[in-house]
Amino acid sequence: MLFHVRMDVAIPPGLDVTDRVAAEKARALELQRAGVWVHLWRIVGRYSNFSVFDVATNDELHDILSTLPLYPFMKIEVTPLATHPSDLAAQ
Ligand SMILES: O=C(O)C[C@H]1C=CC(=O)O1
Repeated sequence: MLFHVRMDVAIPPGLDVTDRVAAEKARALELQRAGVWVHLWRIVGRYSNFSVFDVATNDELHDILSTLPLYPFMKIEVTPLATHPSDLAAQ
């Protein structure tokens, strides 16, 4: 199942999150290598990203997102994706 996910990060001013950001990057790379985090794009001008996750269940996605190191500082919006009948890949 594919999910479009928007993550907006807001770090409280003055908080040192250097280690957390490094841990987040390591986890993001791990999930990409595993084929779970299939797209990761920066939203221009924001500390935000658009991502696509490929997971088996809603619960799996929730577990992944809620254990990201930066999760306590994120606002997350999830949109489930379905196949579009006019998608070339679906012909
Ligand atoms: O930078 C972000 O958008 C937040 C988060 C997502 C991947 C990562 O390395 O950090």
